[in-house]
Amino acid sequence: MTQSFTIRRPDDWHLHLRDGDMLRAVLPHSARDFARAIIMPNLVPPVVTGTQAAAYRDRIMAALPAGADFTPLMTLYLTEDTDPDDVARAHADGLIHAVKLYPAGATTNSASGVSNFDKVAPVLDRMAEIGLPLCTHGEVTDSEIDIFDREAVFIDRVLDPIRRAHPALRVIMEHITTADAADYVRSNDSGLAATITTHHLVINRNHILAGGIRPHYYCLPVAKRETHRLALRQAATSGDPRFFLGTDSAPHTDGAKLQPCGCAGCFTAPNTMSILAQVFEEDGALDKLEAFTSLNGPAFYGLPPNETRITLRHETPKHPTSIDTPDGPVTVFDPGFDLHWTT
Ligand SMILES: NC(=O)N[C@@H](CC(=O)O)C(=O)O
Ligand SMILES: [Zn+2]
Ligand SMILES: [Zn+2]
Repeated sequence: MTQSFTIRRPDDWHLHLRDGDMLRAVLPHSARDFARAIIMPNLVPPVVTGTQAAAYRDRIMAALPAGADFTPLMTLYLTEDTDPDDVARAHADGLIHAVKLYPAGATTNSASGVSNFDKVAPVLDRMAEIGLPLCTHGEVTDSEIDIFDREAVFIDRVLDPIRRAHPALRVIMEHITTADAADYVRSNDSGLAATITTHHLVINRNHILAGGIRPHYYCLPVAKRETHRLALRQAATSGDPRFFLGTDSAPHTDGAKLQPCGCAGCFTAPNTMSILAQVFEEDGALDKLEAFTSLNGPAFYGLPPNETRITLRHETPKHPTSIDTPDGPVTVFDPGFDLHWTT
């Protein structure tokens, strides 16, 4: 039995840090295990301009615990009014590493997202030209499309047309939840990748709905049936460089989750590495964990992998079940099994 192993320090290629008190409460949990993270821009109001992204980066740096070694990689929230020159400037300054597409209304704080994709064509052209990737929340929002089909329909109706119209644009499908998305990524040799979350490797839709409704397992895109979870496990543990970790750790207070209409999001920053080590171990793929958490992401983003390392020890971790914030407690994702790897 392996008692410990060491890998390059991981990065999180999809993270919600929020702002203010919540930022200060959750940031230490990411900074402990992760060296860098792609910071999602869906604040209220969203991070739309380079100036706003620089100010948000400063607030994140100011909230870091003393001695932490963590670099936020900023993104801009794509709107129909986004200025291609502003995007290009923020990229040239080394400030932003991606632009995020939210179809209008698809998820938490996405009201300013895109409805008319023709309007963003000039921005996408410029991004393709300068090599700046597009991150997508890949769900259509049409009310007549079943929520469990929204990712697959997005690929056909939105993503594939965008990629045909902008063949040089590099795209990351965020938080994929279906075999359809994994297959679509694998059907392309270059320019397309996907992030996979911790929770989508662990839960299927039964965990949310069978035997009582479990709001802490509700996130978007919503977890699908078991065959899809298994397809995600296969993709994540395969070592295929097109798949890498984006936790989508998305904290909401219990007060906001436990409502007649509760918020979407799972808070996985504290225990992600413990959970992933166990998932990869279970699938006989511990030797592929480093590729998923620490190598494939930087390679796609054109960044060097981290030089520092973390060691995982075979020992019961001491993760909190919830963290306190001035706005109320935030429940940590419960994988439903006892963890035995600790960082
Ligand atoms: N994943 C979620 O369920 N929620 C995210 C938004 C998102 O990533 O879609 C959030 O900001 O809360
Ligand atoms: Zn999303
Ligand atoms: Zn997210």
